[in-house]
Amino acid sequence: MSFKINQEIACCGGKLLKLSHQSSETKTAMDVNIYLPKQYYEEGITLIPVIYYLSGLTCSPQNATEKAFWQVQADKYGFAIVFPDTSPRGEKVPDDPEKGWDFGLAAGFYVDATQEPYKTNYRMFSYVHEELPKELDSYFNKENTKIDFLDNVAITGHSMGGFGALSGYLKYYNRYKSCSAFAPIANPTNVPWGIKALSGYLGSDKELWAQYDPCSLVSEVDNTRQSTILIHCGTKDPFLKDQLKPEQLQEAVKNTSWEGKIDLKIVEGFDHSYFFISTFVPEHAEFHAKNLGLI
Ligand SMILES: N[C@@H](CCC(=O)N[C@@H](CSC=O)C(=O)NCC(=O)O)C(=O)O
Repeated sequence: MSFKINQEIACCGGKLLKLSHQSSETKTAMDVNIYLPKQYYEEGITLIPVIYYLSGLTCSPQNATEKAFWQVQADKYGFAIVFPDTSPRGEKVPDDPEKGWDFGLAAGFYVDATQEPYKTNYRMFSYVHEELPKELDSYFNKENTKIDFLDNVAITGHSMGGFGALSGYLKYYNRYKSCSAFAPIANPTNVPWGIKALSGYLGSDKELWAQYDPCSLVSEVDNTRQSTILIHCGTKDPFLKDQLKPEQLQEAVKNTSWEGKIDLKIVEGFDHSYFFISTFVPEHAEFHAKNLGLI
């Protein structure tokens, strides 16, 4: 399958491409944005690393593309950034029967559903971590390899996407060089958003839920590289106490190889919005640039 370029937009020193493609995982067309930094267009540049940014509930690829300001940082350090969608979409894709915004369309939770009627399309875990990187690699690196979509890669995300980044990173510890998160749902098996999504997509088997929960994964994945995970949360985030629970992750890492490796920064006065995210994107960009060997 190939990508269709819907829009190519000059942005900062590089280009923003708005793409779509047919996914064999979700069995739908999927939108994805990618920012190619100025270094992509320069001669003699070595392989460009990639950061995957997973967005939160209600988002499409456009929210972060327009409001997080990753592009400036991508040019500064020389990485590309990929903004996948948050769920399959389309008339035939089942949505939340309650019509909530925390499940179904734009709320795929980056898991592979096992339950009817979701299991055919809601395969966001395999889509984001398997299909999409491989498809991007074969599309962009046809003639010569300029962008490293598969090996020199990092992952980050916001809220539901922060959860997706943490669980994907821990399950693919040998793939992602680094992980960070903005206001992640850190303990989804223990909060209303997570319980609704995991029971809807995965059914009642809590062992299956735990296979995606960062608070369980940290005791299963050996942090052999002694990597640090960077997390920011705002004190005025209305979801901090009931939905995000970053303190549960701090608790879960005790006596594991991740103890002391969660760099959790609770920042005074910030909320859950893209004003918060864009404020701390430069710090996350520098963190990933170091881990990707760019500085
Ligand atoms: N229903 C509200 C609020 C939804 C919201 O806050 N969504 C966040 C992610 S929440 C966790 O995953 C978000 O990123 N919204 C998009 C944005 O551009 O701010 C609403 O629909 O606004």
